[in-house]
Amino acid sequence: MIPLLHDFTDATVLVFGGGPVGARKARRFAREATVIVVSPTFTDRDFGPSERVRAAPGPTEVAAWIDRTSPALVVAATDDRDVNDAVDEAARARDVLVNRADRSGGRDFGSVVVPATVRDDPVVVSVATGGRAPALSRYLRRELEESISGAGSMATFCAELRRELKSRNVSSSRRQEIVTDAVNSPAVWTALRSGTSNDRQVIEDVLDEELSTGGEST
Ligand SMILES: C[C@@]1(CC(=O)O)C2=NC(=C\c3[nH]c(c(CCC(=O)O)c3CC(=O)O)Cc3[nH]c(c(CC(=O)O)c3CCC(=O)O)/C=C3\N/C(=C\2)[C@@H](CCC(=O)O)[C@]3(C)CC(=O)O)/[C@H]1CCC(=O)O
Ligand SMILES: NC(=O)c1ccc[n+]([C@@H]2O[C@H](COP(=O)([O-])OP(=O)(O)OC[C@H]3O[C@@H](n4cnc5c(N)ncnc54)[C@H](O)[C@@H]3O)[C@@H](O)[C@H]2O)c1
Repeated sequence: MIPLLHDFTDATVLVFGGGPVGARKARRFAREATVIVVSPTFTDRDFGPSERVRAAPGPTEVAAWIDRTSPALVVAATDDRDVNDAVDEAARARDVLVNRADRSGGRDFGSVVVPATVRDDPVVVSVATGGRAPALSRYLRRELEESISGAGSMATFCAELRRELKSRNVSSSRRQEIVTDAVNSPAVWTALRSGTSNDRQVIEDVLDEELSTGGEST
């Protein structure tokens, strides 16, 4: 399987199953999408800003829910294998992406896995284990939370630095060198992480050093 990033803005995600797994998926997708959760019961969990619909569609009824809500993605997170099978089949017959919470292997085209994800916006890191060990995905996600701290600030900083270099007509190859040097600079990481200097000051420091040490400026 090959990871891709998918923009769910303005899309609908339809979740079948209101247990802890359905709730986790609902929270995940509600960051961007309109989420509808269909289930006869909702355990005392946080579903984020999702719409909850109390119903228990049988295998022959799930397709009508997909037709009615036109989702970009359907999540099968019920504890009923026949219902999950029917959701899977109906979604794929309509070219709608499907995520099955109850199956790791034997996936067909259009079947997607939800990886463990760490964010330090705009940076995002995801982990999957080929379905072998979701608990390991979760463990690694927690480890990564610490190690990527500051990456979001670094990404924003690099975008500003690149804009500044472009406005000074610095050549693209030199821009690449300077941005790469900044990403690899412990001093820049420390400055961004500590928050003691603002981005503008750090950019000035980088430019002083890079453009005064023999770098071509055009
Ligand atoms: C990462 C995460 C994202 C999320 O779901 O949001 C996720 N599972 C998480 C947790 C978790 N899941 C399970 C445990 C118990 C410990 C264990 O068994 O390991 C724990 C740990 C816990 O809950 O602490 C059990 C489990 N999971 C699946 C099955 C079915 C099977 O394997 O056949 C079973 C057995 C059910 C049973 O025994 O009946 C299936 C899938 N779970 C996946 C993702 C996909 C593969 C990802 C990968 O390749 O690693 C896949 C294939 C489908 C999918 O759901 O997309 C999320 C961590 C979120 C976080 O904290 O960051
Ligand atoms: N992906 C994962 O991380 C992961 C982790 C644990 C378990 N699982 C699998 O995912 C499934 C769901 O996990 P859970 O812990 O949330 O289970 P759960 O049993 O707590 O919840 C299942 C939910 O599905 C609902 N449901 C039953 N029939 C339905 C129907 N016809 N239509 C809509 N909803 C219906 C139930 O009312 C309940 O709210 C499990 O059966 C297991 O196979 C996946």
